[in-house]
Amino acid sequence: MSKATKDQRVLPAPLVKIFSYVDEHEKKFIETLSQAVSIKSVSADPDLRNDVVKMMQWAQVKLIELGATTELCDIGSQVLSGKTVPLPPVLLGSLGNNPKKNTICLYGHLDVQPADISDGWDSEPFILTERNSKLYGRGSTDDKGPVLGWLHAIEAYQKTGTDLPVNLKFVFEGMEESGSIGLDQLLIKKKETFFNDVDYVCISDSYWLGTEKPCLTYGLRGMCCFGIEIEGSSKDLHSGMYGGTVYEAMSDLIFILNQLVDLKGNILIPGINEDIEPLSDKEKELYDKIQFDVDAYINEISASQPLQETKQQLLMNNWRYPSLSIHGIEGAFSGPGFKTVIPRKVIGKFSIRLVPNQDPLKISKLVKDYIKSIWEKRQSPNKLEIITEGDGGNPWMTDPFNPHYLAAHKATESVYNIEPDYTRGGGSIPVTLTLQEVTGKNVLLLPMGSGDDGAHSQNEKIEVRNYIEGTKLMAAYLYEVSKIKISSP
Ligand SMILES: C[C@H](N)C(=O)N[C@@H](Cc1c[nH]cn1)C(=O)O
Ligand SMILES: [Zn+2]
Ligand SMILES: [Zn+2]
Repeated sequence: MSKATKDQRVLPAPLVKIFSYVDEHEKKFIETLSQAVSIKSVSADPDLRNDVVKMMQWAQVKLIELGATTELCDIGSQVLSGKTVPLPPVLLGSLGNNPKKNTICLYGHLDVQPADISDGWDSEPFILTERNSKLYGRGSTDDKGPVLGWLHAIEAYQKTGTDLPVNLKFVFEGMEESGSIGLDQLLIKKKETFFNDVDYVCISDSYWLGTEKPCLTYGLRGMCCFGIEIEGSSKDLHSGMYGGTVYEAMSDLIFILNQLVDLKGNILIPGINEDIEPLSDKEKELYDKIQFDVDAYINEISASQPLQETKQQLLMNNWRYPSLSIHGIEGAFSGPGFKTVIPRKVIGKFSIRLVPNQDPLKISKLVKDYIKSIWEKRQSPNKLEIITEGDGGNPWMTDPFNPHYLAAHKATESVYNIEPDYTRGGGSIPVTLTLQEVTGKNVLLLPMGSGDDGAHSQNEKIEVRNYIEGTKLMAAYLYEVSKIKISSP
């Protein structure tokens, strides 16, 4: 039996049951998200590394409960703030191995960005809090909510007695927010084993462009993270007793940071724009068709004004051109009031988002050479060190006109009764290109969250609608992708 949706689109019978199950279990699914959010799996903080490990173990139990075979893979250690810290294990899982079914690899991350109520949250970031049908909490949309969406979609198949129409492979990591260190090596090692029978890869870790229209994402920027460390003395100094007698590390740092990017966002590093793909007329037209409300976008974040005048220019700046952002200064005083010290050592942190054709290693070299040339001019006797995080993440883009994206398109229509927009994202998911390479198959980015979810920001949230309808979307995607006939090689 099938059921027609509002505008007479026919919903396949298995999905009718599954969608009802998801609606009936909304409370339980929110409770599970609340458990996940309560684990402080901040990958950037070496003191919280055990919580990331706990998070990975928690997810392993969830996969086992669904009947998956799992492995927590050790990927070694990293040096963080001068300390050697073990990396959290990568969770690999398999569910089903029917040769007649398509095999889909699902990727998600369970680590989160740092968060503290003192940053300006309206409720505790690690306590999931519902206000106006919105679920506030760190990781709610990035990326614990979407990971749980997959698990709940599978549960809905199983509990409604519906045969899961695909085999699944899971790759869940705990270092995505810190450059996915160690992941590529593991995946490359598993190319001929774990990944050998994968037909498609799907990642839910991007967002709608706006707040009402679902999207399919077909491009991401890459990323390189840098730290400029300047050391001036062995301890912080009283600025009255020592001011005027020493070369100050912070002034050196500001001198450098101020020469990275201009007011209009142009990156001042020579050669940085060399490899960017030229804009074709065909690509230019794409931006005209995208639904994107610039005023709503700017108002939502209370920004004074957009950096570019038109919707098209703004989208291009976010998707197809690199950008440089300065994130913070470690070692600098940032509390209320005045602490009148000269900091002994400061690390200025910035990143560059990369676009197709740009190579993180080449960009890294250009950045280091440029900083050294500025440092040369400064003639400061202080100590300079340039730090990089991992090897950086590659940009990624695919042609979305293929059966895999069409399956997701149909799934979106089944849930939202609307055709999705095809968008790119300004963010980075370093593993995307690696998964494409180790499987040799098409990768789809299927967003669950909305454009105003505030990933990485204060008051990160996912709307109950996106969490629940997004879970249905995942179930519908598994249904649609199972229908693709893949000819064996
Ligand atoms: C798009 C994805 N949800 C995400 O937030 N990715 C991060 C990846 C990152 C953070 N530090 C280093 N890599 C991002 O785009 O910032
Ligand atoms: Zn993130
Ligand atoms: Zn993410």
